[in-house]
Amino acid sequence: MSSPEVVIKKNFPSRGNGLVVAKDIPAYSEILRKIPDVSVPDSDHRSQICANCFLFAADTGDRVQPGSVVKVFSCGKCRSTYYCSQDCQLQDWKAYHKRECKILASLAGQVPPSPVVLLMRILMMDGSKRDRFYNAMENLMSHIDDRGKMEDFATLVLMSKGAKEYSGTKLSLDAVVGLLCKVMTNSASIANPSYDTVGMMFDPVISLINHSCDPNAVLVFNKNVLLVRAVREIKEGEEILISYTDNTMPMPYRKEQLRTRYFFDCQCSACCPVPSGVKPDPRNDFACPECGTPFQPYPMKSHPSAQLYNDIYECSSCHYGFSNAHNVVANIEDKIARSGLADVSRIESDDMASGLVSKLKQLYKLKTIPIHRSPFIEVLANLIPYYIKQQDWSTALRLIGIEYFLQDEVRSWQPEFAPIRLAHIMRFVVILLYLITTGNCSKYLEHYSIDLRECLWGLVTELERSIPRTYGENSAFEIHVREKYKHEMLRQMGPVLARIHMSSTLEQLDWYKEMNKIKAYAIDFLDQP
Ligand SMILES: C[S@@+](CC[C@H](N)C(=O)[O-])C[C@H]1O[C@@H](n2cnc3c(N)ncnc32)[C@H](O)[C@@H]1O
Repeated sequence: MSSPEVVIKKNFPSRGNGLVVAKDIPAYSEILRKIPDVSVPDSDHRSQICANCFLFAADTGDRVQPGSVVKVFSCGKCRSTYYCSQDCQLQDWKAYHKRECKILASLAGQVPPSPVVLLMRILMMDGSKRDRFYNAMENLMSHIDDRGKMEDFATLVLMSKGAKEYSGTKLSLDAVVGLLCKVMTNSASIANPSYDTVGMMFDPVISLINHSCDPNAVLVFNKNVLLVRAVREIKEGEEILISYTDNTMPMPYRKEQLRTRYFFDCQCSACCPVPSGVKPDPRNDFACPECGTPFQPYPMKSHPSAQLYNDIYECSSCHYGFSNAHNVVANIEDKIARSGLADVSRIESDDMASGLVSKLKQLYKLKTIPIHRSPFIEVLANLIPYYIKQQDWSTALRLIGIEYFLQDEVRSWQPEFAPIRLAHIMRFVVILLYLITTGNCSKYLEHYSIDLRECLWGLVTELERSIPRTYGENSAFEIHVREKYKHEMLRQMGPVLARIHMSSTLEQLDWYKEMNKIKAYAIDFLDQP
């Protein structure tokens, strides 16, 4: 552990071991930093990122990895592992690759799934390192009994057989299955600042951190260095809690994911009844189909408002009566499924994209499902890169505006410096800079008379203020924004800067006036037929 004095392992009867802090940790500061013990690139991204430092090779509009304008080259032998420099190649060779290279070469490009490659790296560690590692893994949860009851257990056994055979380990198949179950329970995704998942990591210390849907800490990566950072003040003796799921989702979805992937029933503060007088959690809102007033259809049985569960629910504003809140939710979810929004992970044609846009508009007009929750979040997350790729800048800008103003801002349980919010702002910045440079899109924007340069200035300032709190000072992300975007922006915006005092804070600038015009541009789009 890099800072043994900062965190202490503690056993909690309800959730096993966890990590508590040994001193007060101020909000937005670093708790731990560590290069994870074992990490591998995602199978889909192997040829795009450096397997040692995780720099991303692509730097296109929709996928911006700050500090990433790098070229990667493949290992000359296996041809399936990529590096950004000879230094990185040498480091990875010594740490892991020399033992796996021949195996990957023999597979001629058919690289096994990342959990298998990660497990092989563990099984093929050198003697004493391996013993120490097995020791550290000893008490981690595997949930092997729960996994044994799952439909896909046969796949896990098959993956374990692969890892056993390729690595040549003398461990029994049962022991390898046990290790794979530990890897599945305790590994975490590696995400770059664009919030693309680019790899998978396993580290026996970091994996002690338990879950909350209302976390006090977040994991972020500065290249290949994992940072555990406080998203609010954590008092001495308090447990560090991160979110294992997309915690912008409503409670039932989160609970389902936690049950099926991590085998526990979440009882965190965000999953418990809201005491009266406390602002309800906006993640769980639906809206009255008559007047649009939000209501929460997911009370716990023990909650005083449990009558929502079985009884008639009356809208507090227009008094529209629902026969049964459960049915209302079921109907809405059925509507989502039938409207074709259920699976939006791959948008393959203009027809599919425009179909999704029109469903999105329909659902927006229904007002039953607020735009800051599922399925809008996934729909936008998939439509935006599609329109960027198609170079349809006006639609891309409008969708980005919807994400920035109608989703992120309402998702108020997320701190303003949440990594996903920064990824969205970054994308906004890239698009605005492109539009300013090329003049594209101006005919659409004329009517709104938006000063894109002022918007850009405000967004970059917002980014500059938030990155040090999220990723830390002098992180690769911060340096990239400062050196590339700020520099480029200053070049583009000379005349505007003459009007804007460099020292002004965001609050003093009236950039938000201009931003509100983009908001109107986005909302008009949703209102169009
Ligand atoms: C990555 S491990 C965390 C460390 C784990 N507590 C241990 O002792 O090894 C994930 C597992 O911890 C347990 N866990 C984590 N957060 C929890 C929570 N909020 N409530 C109950 N169990 C939790 C679950 O069993 C989950 O599968």
